[in-house]
Amino acid sequence: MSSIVFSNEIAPVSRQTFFVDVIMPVPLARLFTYRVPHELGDSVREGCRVIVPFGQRKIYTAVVARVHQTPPTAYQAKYLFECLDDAPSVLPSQIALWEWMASYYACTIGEVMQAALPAGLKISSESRLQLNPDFDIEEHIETLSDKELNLLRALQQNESLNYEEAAKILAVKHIYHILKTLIAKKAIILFEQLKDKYKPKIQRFLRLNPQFLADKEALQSLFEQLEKTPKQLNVLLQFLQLVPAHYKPETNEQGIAKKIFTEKNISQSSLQTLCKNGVFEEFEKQIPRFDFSENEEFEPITLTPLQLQTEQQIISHFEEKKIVLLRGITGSGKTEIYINLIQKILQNGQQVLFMLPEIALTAQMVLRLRKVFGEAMGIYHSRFSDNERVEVWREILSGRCRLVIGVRSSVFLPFQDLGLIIVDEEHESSYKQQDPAPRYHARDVAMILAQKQQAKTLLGSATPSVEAYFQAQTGRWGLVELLERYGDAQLPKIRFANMREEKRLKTLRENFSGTLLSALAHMKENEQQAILFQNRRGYAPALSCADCAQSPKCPYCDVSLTYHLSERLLRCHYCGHSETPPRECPACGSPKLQTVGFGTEKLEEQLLLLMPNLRVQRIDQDTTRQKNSLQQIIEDFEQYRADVLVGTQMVSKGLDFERVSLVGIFDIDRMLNFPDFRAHERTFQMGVQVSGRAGRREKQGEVIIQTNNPDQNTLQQIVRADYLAMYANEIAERQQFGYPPFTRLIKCTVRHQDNDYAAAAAQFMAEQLTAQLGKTRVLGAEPPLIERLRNQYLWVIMLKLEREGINHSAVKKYLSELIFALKNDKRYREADVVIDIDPL
Ligand SMILES: Nc1ncnc2c1ncn2[C@@H]1O[C@H](COP(=O)(O)OP(=O)(O)OP(=O)(O)O)[C@@H](O)[C@H]1O
Ligand SMILES: [Zn+2]
Repeated sequence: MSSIVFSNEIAPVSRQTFFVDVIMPVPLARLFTYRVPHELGDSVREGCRVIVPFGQRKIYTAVVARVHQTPPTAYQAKYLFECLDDAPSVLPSQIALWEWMASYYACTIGEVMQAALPAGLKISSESRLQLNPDFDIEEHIETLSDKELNLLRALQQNESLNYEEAAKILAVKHIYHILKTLIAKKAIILFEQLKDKYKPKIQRFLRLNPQFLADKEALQSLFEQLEKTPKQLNVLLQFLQLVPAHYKPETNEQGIAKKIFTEKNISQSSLQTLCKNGVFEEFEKQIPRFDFSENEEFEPITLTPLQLQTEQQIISHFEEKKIVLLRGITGSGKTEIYINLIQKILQNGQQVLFMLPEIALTAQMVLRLRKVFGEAMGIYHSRFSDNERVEVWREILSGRCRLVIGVRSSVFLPFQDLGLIIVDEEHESSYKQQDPAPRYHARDVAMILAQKQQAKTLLGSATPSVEAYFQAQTGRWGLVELLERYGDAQLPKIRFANMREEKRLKTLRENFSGTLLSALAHMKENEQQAILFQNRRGYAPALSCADCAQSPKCPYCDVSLTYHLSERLLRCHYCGHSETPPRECPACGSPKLQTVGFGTEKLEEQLLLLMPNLRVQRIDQDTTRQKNSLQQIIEDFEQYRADVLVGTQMVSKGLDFERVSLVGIFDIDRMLNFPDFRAHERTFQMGVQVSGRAGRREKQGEVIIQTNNPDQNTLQQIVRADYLAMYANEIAERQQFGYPPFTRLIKCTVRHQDNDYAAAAAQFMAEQLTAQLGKTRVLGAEPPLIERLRNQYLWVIMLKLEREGINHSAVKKYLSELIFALKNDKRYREADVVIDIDPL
């Protein structure tokens, strides 16, 4: 290392050499040590992002966990390349949370970091760059180096470049320092995928045509001219009240947002005429995503006495307890109570995180909150681009933004002074990340985050998870219940369509019961709207041969392929594989291939044929792939441009439509019979939540559930909206069979493309685990319901651990040692092992 000797020779004075231990975005369980170049010595601090070389040719953005002066003994530390931050981007409290997650969820801290940092904060060999649409190259040309300019010119030609392409264009090996300065100059944007492009927020503005401000006479004559049209004159006067252009011309340059102006009580047609005649000019302006000025315009909602009392109960529970569960039935006004609580915390100067499951965070909710909190509220959502997310991150870090509504990944934001976290629809399984690691439950992480910041957590749901209700009922958490709907709204009336009976009486039409069809006709007559729920997308879950009963299967997964009519494709919903449907049965050659079962697409088609006068819209993953299509469909439905909304679980929660008087639920028996200990709980939650979309205003709504077994216990509980009965059943069963909340589960999945190989490795693990933990705590190894996924055979071992009296972290540690042993055993080393803590 001659360079080091060289630098020592120049500076013989006692110059200290710093090292950093960094978190790398790789699934390796340790920190890596790099040497800090002398010129960066002072700037590199804990929480700063640094660019480091890794392996042969890779570079990554890593986060500094520790700065010290001890060189590693096992290897020669490489120099880090660059420090991206002047001030830390990541707080020590965040790193502490990452560490907690890595140990609790048995994954690496690098994996947690990968999930935590928005891609826009990371430069890596995989990054792509794009020109910032707001950056004017010519305007800044003086300040750009030749290399910077070259790269920007290249980006003008190409919509985006990846790191290697950019390096090639500049003919240099590493371009991170160029990227760093260009990012600082806001000239480029980094992102990971093409679809995530950054869109600035644009608004239309109005201003007075400057010609009328040239001198006093000009404005005077405009007034005279408009005297004949008092409405237009009034618009001008109103404008000048808001924008005093006549004595402060600079205010006219700024103009006023057209949206704000038109919300005033002014004549729209007069305004239009004035624009057409050139009195007003319209122009577009990019506006900052955040606006922290006071939002004076909102109309406060007054809580009802019962809601107020509920809020008071929550507050007084918080005096003793860190966590409170609010069970409030659908339409009871939970959201209004949240809003009130949020305001109180914000007035206190603290930060608030309001979490919603992915699908509930719709434009409807955002609009509702915007009305109260204005532009000072950050939104953290997977439908937003990376750069929008980076903006939220930065504003939170600076402390300016104090309220975020977000989905599960918002627990990773750099809060410094949280007062309250609200987890709405606490029972929702989309709070749990399935793949990749960290397989975390955002509700549970939120509670840890709150604890670390001495904040409170409020969990809310109309149908709390059995686990949460147990904690509240046994007094560990506070419990508050709100069991009346707001206003005169009543819970809907729920009826069954007995499918077996209707089949006998021949009143079924396709997949629709006569009961539901006549309710739909009635709904249409009364100019109401309906929501139909079927938790299966596509046209039909399988094709089947009428002669030999074989179904086309996914070549990679042990599942039937779903038929999608509009695309004329068979698709695997697990791995994404698609193929054109065969003309004849691949097994016996018969041409009689029929569809079996039904998805949302088929329901939509049947309904259009059965009741052609209905306007039908569909919401599922297939119709909402584009960024704004979900919002568009919801808006259309809100504006009564459709009568019926057919959809998957995406229609089941959070939506609030005034006209919906009817809800139909299909195929509920399949959900009930799903082989999982949570099947009844989930069916109850779904049934009550979907039903909750009906009759949210004065008139009582109606729900029709199609089933073969109207007497079934859980279905009866749905009809009575009897949460406590469902809970009593479930909790008794969980206790008897040793399921959560009485135990904690750990699911180990062993995967390999050869079934015997996977089975042997899983068997080996199961034996070792049984030897350690005893027979009763280890279930399996056995193949899961779907035995093969993405060309890999799966074997599952489930660990059931009592909550008390067993050292959970010791078990997790043993598990990782066992996996390590497996990886070093030539009989098993090729098997993959996936650990899922608290699986859902
Ligand atoms: N105090 C109030 N004053 C005026 N409107 C209210 C009040 N409380 C609730 N509402 C209205 O009643 C409707 C239902 O309330 P909200 O959406 O808050 O209920 P929720 O408990 O969150 O329901 P869900 O669990 O079904 O999402 C909303 O349209 C809401 O604006
Ligand atoms: Zn597949």
